[in-house]
Amino acid sequence: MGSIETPPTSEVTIPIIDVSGFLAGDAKATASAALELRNACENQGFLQVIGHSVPVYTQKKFLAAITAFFALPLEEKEKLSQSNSPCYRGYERVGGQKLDELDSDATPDQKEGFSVRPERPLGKFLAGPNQWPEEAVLPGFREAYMEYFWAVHSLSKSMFQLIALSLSLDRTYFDAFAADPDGICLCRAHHYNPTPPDAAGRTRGVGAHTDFGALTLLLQDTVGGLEVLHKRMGTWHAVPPVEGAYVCNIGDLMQCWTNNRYRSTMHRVISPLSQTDRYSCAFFNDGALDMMIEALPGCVPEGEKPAYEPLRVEKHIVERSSMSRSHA
Ligand SMILES: O=C(O)CCC(=O)C(=O)O
Ligand SMILES: [Fe+2]
Repeated sequence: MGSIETPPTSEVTIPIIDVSGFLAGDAKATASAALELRNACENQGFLQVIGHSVPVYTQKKFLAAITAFFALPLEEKEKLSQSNSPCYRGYERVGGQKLDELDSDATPDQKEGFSVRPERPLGKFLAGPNQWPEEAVLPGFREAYMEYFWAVHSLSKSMFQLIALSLSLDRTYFDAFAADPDGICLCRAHHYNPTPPDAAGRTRGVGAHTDFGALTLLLQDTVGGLEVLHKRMGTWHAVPPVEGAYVCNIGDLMQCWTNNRYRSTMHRVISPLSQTDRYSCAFFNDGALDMMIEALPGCVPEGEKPAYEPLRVEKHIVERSSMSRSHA
């Protein structure tokens, strides 16, 4: 063999899956969406979801709110710095995170972020209050953010049901994991500045990483820059923006749960992207802290042992959070 083969396009094309029929309860549409999802998760580990339940006006209001937030003076944003928060919530300045797992010399991530989690009493890991700008500073910001948060949270629960069906499990198999009120959910908005020419090709919007949780739903604007790694080829491939769609990807926890059947794929955001600012928002539903993750029924071939020891969600998240200083 020796020579590098050209990958079949299906391996690098990110499928776009319409989930409207599934959400409406149509049996035939559900079966075909589950099959498409299974193919995507077994191959690219990435797909784009359209026909979903998050209203366009909720997305637009949210994007307008985060654009206004990131346009605030740095001193105003720093008042909400994540370093003030015992539970990893609030503002993270440009360079505050470095997710690159491939290149230890990579520049820190050239994005700023704002992280919100469910409001819970302090106590359990990552539980506690969010940090918000004063209403007089940014009227309606908190309301637009939380409206968006719960809309995507609801979509994530539906996507877990579709994942269950795609694995021939009962539809509700992941419900207790995905809907736990103390579950680990994070909604992190990002702003990427346009990159000056001298930094071209040297900086990363977000360094190469896998998401360490279970499921990510990412809303990106139309600027572009998100790329996934084709593991065997070692080549990077764009995830072309589809306005209003959710880029949906499997994280390490789900890869472990499915005994490597569903893939947690390396991805990054390159910069420069264009002369324009870019905005995106990642929603991570990483489930219930107490849950034990063990190879799912049907994911371990006859006569083989599971690839991973049983894993408690909290232990995994604690270990991975301390490695990247934040969530990816
Ligand atoms: O902003 C993006 O497009 C991707 C962000 C990302 O990969 C992450 O937050 O884990
Ligand atoms: Fe990511």
